[in-house]
Amino acid sequence: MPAFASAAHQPHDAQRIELPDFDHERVLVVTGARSGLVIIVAVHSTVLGQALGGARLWAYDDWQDGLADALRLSAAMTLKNAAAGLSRGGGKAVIVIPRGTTLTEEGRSAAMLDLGDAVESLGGSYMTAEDVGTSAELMAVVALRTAHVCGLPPEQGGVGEPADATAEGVLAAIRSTLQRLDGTDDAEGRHIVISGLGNVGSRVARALSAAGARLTVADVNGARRALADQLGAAWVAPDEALTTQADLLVPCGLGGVLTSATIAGLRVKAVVGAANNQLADRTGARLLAGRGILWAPDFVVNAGGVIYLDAASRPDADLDGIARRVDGIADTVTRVFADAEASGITTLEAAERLAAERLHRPLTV
Ligand SMILES: NC(=O)c1ccc[n+]([C@@H]2O[C@H](COP(=O)([O-])OP(=O)(O)OC[C@H]3O[C@@H](n4cnc5c(N)ncnc54)[C@H](O)[C@@H]3O)[C@@H](O)[C@H]2O)c1
Repeated sequence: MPAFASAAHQPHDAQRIELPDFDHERVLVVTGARSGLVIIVAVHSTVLGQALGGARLWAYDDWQDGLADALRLSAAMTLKNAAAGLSRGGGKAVIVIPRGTTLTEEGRSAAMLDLGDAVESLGGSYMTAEDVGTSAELMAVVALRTAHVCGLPPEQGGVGEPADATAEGVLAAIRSTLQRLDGTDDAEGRHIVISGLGNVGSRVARALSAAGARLTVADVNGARRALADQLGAAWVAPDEALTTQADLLVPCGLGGVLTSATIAGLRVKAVVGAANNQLADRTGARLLAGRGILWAPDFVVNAGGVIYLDAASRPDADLDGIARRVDGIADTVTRVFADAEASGITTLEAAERLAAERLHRPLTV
């Protein structure tokens, strides 16, 4: 008897769920035979090649919230992979943990085996990888059921987790943003707020601290305060991070952080960070521009991980070449800023246009 089946199918409040537009090639929703958890695999596009995107293991009030997340995140992966110049489409997997449930080690492994079966059933249209709540070690469990998985631990013949490359890409984007703001990309003496000190945020924080930036940091997990103390960074509550006066806000937690209310309260010159889907909705891009706050689109900024996973998983992997491509995120961000200004459009529209050029789709702007 699956352990979580009844909890995963709680009745939902139809008012609460906002499903994004559906223009996906294929979406699979299954109840895992071993775990009883709802597993969603959204293949948004394979126009440029096999869809690539991580698998998120996260708590939701309702499985349909997980579905909404998978639909949004997979569409963002199409844009990300296209804008990064990869021959990859966009996809994402979400494994729904019913809120309030604690997953045991066995439950986690069962969920990964179920995910492997779901991915395998798609016949190679989607390749999975780690994301929030999963890890390189868990990808090795997925690999017991499908070959369409990357980012296994190096000791198991994999390329490891992508957080180093993601953080390098975020740092490259921060340099471009500082350059655009003040004509120099030097972080020394800049006041930078980082919200979320996980795999990516902690790496970005260490690097910016080493570069002489003044840091204010926040995380919903109080245990992360130890890193703040170690780096001599000011520690604030997550809400306060969004109203702190500084040069940059670097969101490295979860998505949806930029709502009309939080945008109204921002006191920074620019927002540039790793978190996926930072805008609660796309009107946020215009609100940010209206307030004179420069926003570096998340799917351009955080592409370092997927660039690494795509290139490092190939037999002819060239690590120097990968590092150069990750560093190239700086040029892409610079181009997005310039295109937005030249065309009088938002940075979101400019980044989408860049991706659309590769996807050969009609331009959205
Ligand atoms: N890991 C990667 O290579 C990668 C690649 C691309 C995008 N991203 C995105 O970057 C973000 C961070 O990824 P990660 O791998 O570091 O995840 P992670 O789970 O290791 O870290 C996220 C951190 O954010 C904190 N957090 C969650 N909600 C928060 C909030 N409201 N305010 C402040 N802190 C909050 C968590 O406690 C955690 O410490 C995610 O949105 C992820 O999707 C990550």
